[in-house]
Amino acid sequence: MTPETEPDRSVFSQIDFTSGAVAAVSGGSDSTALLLLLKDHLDRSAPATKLLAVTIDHGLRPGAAAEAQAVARFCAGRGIAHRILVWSGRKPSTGLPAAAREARYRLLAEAAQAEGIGLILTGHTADDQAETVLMRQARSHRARDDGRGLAGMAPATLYDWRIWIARPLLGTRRAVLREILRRANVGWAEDPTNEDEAFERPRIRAALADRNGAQRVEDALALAARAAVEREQLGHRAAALIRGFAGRPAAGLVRLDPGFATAGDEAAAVYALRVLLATVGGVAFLPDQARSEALLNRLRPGRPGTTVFLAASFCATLSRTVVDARRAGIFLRRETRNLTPAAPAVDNALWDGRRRITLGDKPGAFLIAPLGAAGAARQAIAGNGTPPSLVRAALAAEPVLWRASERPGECSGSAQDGPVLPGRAVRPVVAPFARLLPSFDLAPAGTVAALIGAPRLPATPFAGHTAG
Ligand SMILES: Nc1ncnc2c1ncn2[C@@H]1O[C@H](COP(=O)(O)OP(=O)(O)OP(=O)(O)O)[C@@H](O)[C@H]1O
Repeated sequence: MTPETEPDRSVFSQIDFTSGAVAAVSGGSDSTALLLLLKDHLDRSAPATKLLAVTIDHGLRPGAAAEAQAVARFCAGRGIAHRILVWSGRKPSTGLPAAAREARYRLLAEAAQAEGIGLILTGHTADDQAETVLMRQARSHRARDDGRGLAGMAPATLYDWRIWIARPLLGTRRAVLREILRRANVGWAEDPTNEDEAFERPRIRAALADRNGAQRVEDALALAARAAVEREQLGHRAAALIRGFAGRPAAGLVRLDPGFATAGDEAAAVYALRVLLATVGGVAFLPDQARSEALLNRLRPGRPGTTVFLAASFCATLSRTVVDARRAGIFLRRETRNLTPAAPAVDNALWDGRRRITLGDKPGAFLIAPLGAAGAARQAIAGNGTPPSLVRAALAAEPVLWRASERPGECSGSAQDGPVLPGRAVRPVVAPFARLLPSFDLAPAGTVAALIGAPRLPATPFAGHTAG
């Protein structure tokens, strides 16, 4: 696309706006253009849509408050509802950009939820995408990782398993957006940190501004498109393996049929294993690629193709997950080391990275802790062919909720799978995707959710697409 061309207006027509939209508008050129184009699209196609523009004042630059006010004036002039939210939390001395981003998404999601809106739009552009891919390419070479990051930013990301963040301008160059703003006589703010070459992104941005820049951007976008297709395909193959070979014989216990390690292609099996390990262990990131490959190799039967029995039994730990491989199958459970001690249960918080707590109208009145070995020993175990010692080991790491006024022995109920008491629940989450789920990874996320009894994925924001 050349800078003179208009962006493809179908970018908005693909999106389902029935639950309204929050536009994340910093006041820079990209998000101001996003708002202008979005308002134009909605006025023409769905004028009753609830639209809220939100500006986050991170309180990090002297000009930030004035920029937020400028967005407020822009919105007032066009009849768009607008809110400024201030990041008032403690600012860390290291990792400030990441903390600011985390706070920004949290505040945007809270604003959307308060209005009953399930969709946030950001103004990320093709330039942002190219920069992201080039940065990840450099890192990927250094770390020799799995290369999934080369897919760049996803067209949509599910935040907290409940609100979609869509990036409709990901295929549009910044120059196109600026031209639109100039023609519409709309100004924008320049963020000086975008020019500060002490940071990696501005350095890449500056490098892309030279004469070969356009070609390098095109190449990076083409690489991202290919990597996105590969990543989605890998996800589908991993999901098929999980559907075919994984079961959940008891709460907190996943069983893989020994044929898992030889049934599909190696890449899919490694990826499926990594997602399961992170989920069972309650870890937000996937375990190391090389260590996961080595583990998969140990899980392979002695003579490939002739038997589905393991050559030898063994136990290994990766991603806080104990992998117990024996004749009866390959069992994954949360290791009992470093479990969270008893603590007050906080509504909507994640417990041990594995469970989301819902307390309904009674926050503060409950404690939560792992059941523990003694508690697990008292539980009756259904004889479904799974070694009872394994079921008990998994149960010991499962959470139990009890009223603060009771003693643990008198707990209100075990919080293994679903509602414990009306309005209260401790539900499993797919840990590596619980906070951010890029749309590339819908297939494995949805499949693992079904396996462990996590809530279903909400429908994607793209009309006609359903979540995996
Ligand atoms: N202060 C802000 N208020 C509202 N939205 C913002 C703010 N800053 C950024 N955004 C949204 O995020 C988009 C990307 O912004 P930018 O590239 O500056 O941030 P980033 O840190 O790279 O973003 P991300 O963390 O989402 O990758 C903007 O187009 C806008 O939609």
